[in-house]
Amino acid sequence: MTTSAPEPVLPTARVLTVAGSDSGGGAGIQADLKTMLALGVHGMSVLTAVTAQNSLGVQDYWPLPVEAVSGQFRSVVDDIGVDAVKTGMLPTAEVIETVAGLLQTLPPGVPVVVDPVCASKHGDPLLAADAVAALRELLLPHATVVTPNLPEAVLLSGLPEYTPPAELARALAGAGPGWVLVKGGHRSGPPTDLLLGADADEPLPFTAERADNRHTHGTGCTLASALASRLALGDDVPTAVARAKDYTTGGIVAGFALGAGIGPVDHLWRLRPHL
Ligand SMILES: Nc1ncnc2c1ncn2[C@@H]1O[C@H](COP(=O)(O)OP(=O)(O)OP(=O)(O)O)[C@@H](O)[C@H]1O
Ligand SMILES: Cc1ncc(COP(=O)(O)O)c(N)n1
Repeated sequence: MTTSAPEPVLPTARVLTVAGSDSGGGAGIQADLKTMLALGVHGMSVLTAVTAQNSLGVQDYWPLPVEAVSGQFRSVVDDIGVDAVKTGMLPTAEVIETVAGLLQTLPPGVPVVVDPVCASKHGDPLLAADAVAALRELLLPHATVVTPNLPEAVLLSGLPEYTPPAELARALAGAGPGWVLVKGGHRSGPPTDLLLGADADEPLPFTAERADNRHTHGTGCTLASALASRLALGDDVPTAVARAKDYTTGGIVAGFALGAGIGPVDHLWRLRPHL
């Protein structure tokens, strides 16, 4: 039988997220895969932990055994292959060490976006207190881009709480990533993110209007996954950051009230005719 329907266009870019599951569907693996779908790439996942989580906070979480983390990674990378990797919640020093070893086995040139997740939007911890040094020393050197929010940049740099974001970026650039993106969502005023290349002195600002919307669960995961997706599609880092921020801002503006607390960003905002 013949058909006049066009051949399906296969997604050409393969993007892997190594992160935790958010049962509420707003952050973590779930946000990552929705973002990848919305940006037109093929999303794949390595689960590092399972969280019991909703709009009110993280009620509990369970790290997966490191063998499960390695097994998922090998299954995906050895057969399907990857064009970019994003890491999110890596709950323990043992998991961080395992993931750092796995990243070392990637083919040269595969971009890695490290979102150094330490806590949820509600302040509930998602990283063991003794694992910060492992994150800085073992993972940051593998990052093409590391995307801390302000509290994470303070924690990872060891600098005082009110250190200017540009100085935080410079301190983290010394820890080995190619680029540092210090996100400004936790400050009042326009949410300006600062991008600093390892060889540069002055960061590039990326700004947007602050959306007056408290439903911002998953913003960090969404930005990092969009960034990894755009890098997989061939953007350079500043272009990928601009496009990822544009996608994330739209998702925040359209974010909706689910549950009694902080609702999720809307990953499908570009498909809503009224937006
Ligand atoms: N109200 C807002 N309006 C517009 N953009 C925002 C807003 N809040 C955060 N952003 C942007 O969203 C992105 C994620 O930043 P944020 O600092 O919230 O990350 P995060 O802290 O990792 O996320 P989370 O707190 O959910 O873990 C950044 O580009 C930031 O500038
Ligand atoms: C499993 C998991 N991973 C990450 C986050 C942080 O979320 P955000 O994207 O808002 O930074 C989260 N709340 N849960």
